[in-house]
Amino acid sequence: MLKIKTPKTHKAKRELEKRAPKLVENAKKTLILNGTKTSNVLNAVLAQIYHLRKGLAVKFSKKNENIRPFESGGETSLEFFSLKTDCSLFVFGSHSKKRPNNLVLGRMYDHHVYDLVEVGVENFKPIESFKYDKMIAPRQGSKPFFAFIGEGFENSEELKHLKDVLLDHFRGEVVENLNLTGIDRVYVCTAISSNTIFFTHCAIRLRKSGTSIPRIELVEVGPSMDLVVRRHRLPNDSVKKEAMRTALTQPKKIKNVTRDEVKGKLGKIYIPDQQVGALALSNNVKGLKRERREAKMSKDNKDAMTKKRKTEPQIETFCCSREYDLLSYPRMEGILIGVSAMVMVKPCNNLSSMNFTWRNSIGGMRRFGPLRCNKPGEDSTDGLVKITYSPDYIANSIEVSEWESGVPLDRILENQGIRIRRRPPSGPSAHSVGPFEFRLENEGNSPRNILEKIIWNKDVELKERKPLSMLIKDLERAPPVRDFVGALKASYQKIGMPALIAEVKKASPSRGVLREKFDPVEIASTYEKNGATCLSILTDEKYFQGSFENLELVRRAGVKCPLLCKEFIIDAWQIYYARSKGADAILLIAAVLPDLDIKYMTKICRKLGIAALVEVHNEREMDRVLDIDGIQLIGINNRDLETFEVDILNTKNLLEGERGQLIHQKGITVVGESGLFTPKDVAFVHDAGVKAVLVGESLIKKEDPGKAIAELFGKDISTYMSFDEHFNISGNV
Ligand SMILES: O=P(O)(O)OC[C@@H](O)[C@@H](O)c1c[nH]c2ccccc12
Repeated sequence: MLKIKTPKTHKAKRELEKRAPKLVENAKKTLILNGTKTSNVLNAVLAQIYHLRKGLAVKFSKKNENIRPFESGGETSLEFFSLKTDCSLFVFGSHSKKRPNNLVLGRMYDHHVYDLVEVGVENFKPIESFKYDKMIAPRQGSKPFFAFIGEGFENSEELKHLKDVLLDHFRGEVVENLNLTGIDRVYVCTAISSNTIFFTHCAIRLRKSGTSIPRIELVEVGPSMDLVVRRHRLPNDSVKKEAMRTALTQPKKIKNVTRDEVKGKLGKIYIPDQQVGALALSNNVKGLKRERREAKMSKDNKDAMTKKRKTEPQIETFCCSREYDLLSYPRMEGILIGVSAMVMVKPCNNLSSMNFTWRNSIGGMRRFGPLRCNKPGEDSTDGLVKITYSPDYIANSIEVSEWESGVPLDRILENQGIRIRRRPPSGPSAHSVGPFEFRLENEGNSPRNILEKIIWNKDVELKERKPLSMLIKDLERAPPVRDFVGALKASYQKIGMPALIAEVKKASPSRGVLREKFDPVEIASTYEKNGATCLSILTDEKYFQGSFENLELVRRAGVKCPLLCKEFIIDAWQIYYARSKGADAILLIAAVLPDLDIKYMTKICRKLGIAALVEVHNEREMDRVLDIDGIQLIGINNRDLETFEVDILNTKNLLEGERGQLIHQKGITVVGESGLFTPKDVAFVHDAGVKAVLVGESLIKKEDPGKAIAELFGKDISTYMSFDEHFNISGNV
């Protein structure tokens, strides 16, 4: 190994500097050496190459045993010598039977062999055999011409390579300017065959021509020889790339620095216009007391915060197509649907779509998001309403459905066999004039059944809802979610009978008031004590005399069962609301909601971590729901919500055959709902395949609804259950 030495003397230092890499390298030097065996011809060739390269060559006269180019390990000493002598070219001569008069011409890069061309020398004629003419003796510092004659230098790989190597070997120093009289020699290389060239060295003789341009004559001065390429090795690509890298020859221009005879080196710096009076002092002003400095910093932070808040106004959530008066809502959200350039906005009744201008198409995809609308003229650049996309959206399901499918809602519902109309066909059902409310009843706009009536009423109720932005804040304060489905499954495993979801229900449209003395918390606790796994709390006020307050009360009273919010959900907003009141599960009724709504709403449930009980009543609804991915819980309602007819055979019918198999395969838990009064009924639906039952009337009507559970199941199931133990459900917020 070579040690890296730091020079100790000035001479050594200069020597090392000479060898160090430079922007413009010095002329390449050639190392000339031979192997163990040589021949007279070879000796002469090497001597003459040395002569031609005079000043730029180092010649070793001793035999070198270890040099075998092309062979692995045979190039190490070559590389070592190259480093020692600072030669980047070498000519190695050897002579053997197999390769007589052999020359290997090679180049080094970074003192490692870069490439090799091996030639055999034939028909060698030394300098001495040519006539010596003093007149054409080379001048000091003269530069040679190169003439490569023959197509071989274009076509043959070997000759192309040889040409490259010869140029490097004989070109001498690279200069920027040439004095033409300094060109007095020509190396003429003629391709004789695809691997052989005739190499000769000529002098240029200028003869009188009678004009100002002399006649040029070439006089062979020798040596000359035929070179037959035997082997060659090209550099590998990465080394080649590295070796070919060129540095910028122009040193970087130094800007703004000048030299002055008197003042010496002068520098210029640029300072932009300074308004010294307006400059703010930093918070860390030296000399300011620490307390004052800190007080100043915290004040600045606060200011920045309030400024930020001002730019993010509270936003009213709504959908444009609802009957809101946009002008009375300076800032609102709506739904924006569209294909990049073609964003569609459904405006409010007061404004036509012409009054809108929109920004932010949503990535060329048909997607929806809320809109923020400002009043015309209000911080709007072009005097029109400004609508911007906002990522925290909740969409109204009707508009989403229509926009997504491009089909009016009525048609969507019809296509999916949904008979419930989401809204009266001719505008809102109720009109208000001052304190009075009146309804124009006619065949078209009066509800056809109780379910439709409830749904239309929901639409009216929902107009009173609070903005989503406020609701989202309530969500943070909501009690933690309990695993509704997990509890049902665990319970079924434990008792081997359907898990009970006991319903806290005061009245129903079909049965009227079910229980006069109604204390939701008391009922809920007794249900829990007597073995209910989960509870269902009715929240619809008008038809079931329930409330969200009941849900909240039960949840905060220490009841540990997971809670189902029994509500008629028609808008995603209600799901957020239910969660904010402590719901662990919500009900989605397939008779009311088209597929897209169910998908969208179950997605929201997943986002909130709560369960969705998707309720079906007939085959059509069951098939639709089974087609939707990610459904975990299906309820089969034995009661027809349009006619109130109850038939527990319905559960059996819907679970028979392929449907039952698919449900099993998908790992869906089925809940048997409504009309269950006796242990026989429970056993019947259990046999049909349900793993949970939802029971209201038969329990709530009894004096002691808790005790009624044992009667319904034919045995006391309370002993099986202990929530803390089995479900590891702890705490109650
Ligand atoms: O009264 P029952 O038979 O115990 O039914 C309870 C429950 O199934 C029923 O209240 C119900 C099922 N699906 C609904 C949808 C809305 C309102 C109520 C329900």
